[in-house]
Amino acid sequence: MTTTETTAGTARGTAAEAAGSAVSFDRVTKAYGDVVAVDGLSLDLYPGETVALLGPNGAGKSSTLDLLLGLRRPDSGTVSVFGTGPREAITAGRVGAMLQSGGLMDEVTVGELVRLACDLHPRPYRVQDVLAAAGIAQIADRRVNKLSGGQEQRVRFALATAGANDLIVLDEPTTGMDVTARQAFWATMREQADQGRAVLFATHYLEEADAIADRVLVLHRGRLLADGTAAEIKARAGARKVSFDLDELRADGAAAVEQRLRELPFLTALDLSGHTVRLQSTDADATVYALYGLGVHPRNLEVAGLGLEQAFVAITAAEEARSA
Ligand SMILES: Nc1ncnc2c1ncn2[C@@H]1O[C@H](COP(=O)(O)OP(=O)(O)OP(=O)(O)O)[C@@H](O)[C@H]1O
Repeated sequence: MTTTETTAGTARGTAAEAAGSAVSFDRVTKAYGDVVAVDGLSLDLYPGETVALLGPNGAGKSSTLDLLLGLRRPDSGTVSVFGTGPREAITAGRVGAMLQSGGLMDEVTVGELVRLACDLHPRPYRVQDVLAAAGIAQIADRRVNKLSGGQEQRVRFALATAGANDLIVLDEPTTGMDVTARQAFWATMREQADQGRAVLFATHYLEEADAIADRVLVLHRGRLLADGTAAEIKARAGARKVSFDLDELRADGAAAVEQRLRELPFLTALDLSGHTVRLQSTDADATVYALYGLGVHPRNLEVAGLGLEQAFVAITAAEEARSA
């Protein structure tokens, strides 16, 4: 069975929730032939939230964003954006999007393209402000087909923020950006959220989700596997990592010691590198107790919680095992 954990007491439980949802999916399903890309998905996003959408390849992230933007229609269920259909919300200029796919018009300059986006937006910002916010003012005269990958991403970002949107949807927005561009990008997004906008981004960079998102959604096979803050998702994974050095792995009988390590209780992963042991356990106390019971002498023992990336792997692997 798939379980979805929701949280109480986070930002959306209070003022944001009272403001009404920015996005609401109600039992939305979308299949392509036999492939069910989105499977009965229900979720609400609220103004002022920055939400990361995570999931392994093929989990349904892009399909979810397509449904949200009205680029595809659900087979069943409803998608509403600010209480209307996605297309109405987009026509009203309430939604900005930065998608992976879709080429940019390349015979024009960066400045001309951004001006066009501003001209088309019902509530546009000034072109020079949009260029500055996206960090592309200095390349405004450059032709779009002469840009590097990271610069192209910045232009896409400018197009998504050409006007006063209430919801910004980003599909893997920082792919190809260097560290400085990423930091500037997220600082701008943070400002947008602080001004009450909802920001939803799909990403494979879990450290970004951890650092940036107020809320993390984990999709798996088109279903919501987890929904909470990064801290809650990590706690949900329930595992700890344990590391230590073991001189016995350098001595005679190392193979036997290694075998006994593999048999430790509650172990979910074991990695040996020289005499350094790194393991993951769903009950670190019990595993460490059993470790000492082996009569070995671990040094430099450390027990720590999982990072979001490891938690994500643990949660999705557990679901794979359950549904296998
Ligand atoms: N146009 C399409 N026709 C047929 N199958 C599709 C189509 N688009 C997506 N799919 C399938 O639907 C499932 C979900 O795909 P989707 O692109 O939404 O996942 P994703 O989470 O965005 O993946 P990734 O991380 O690889 O971008 C996958 O199995 C994919 O192969």
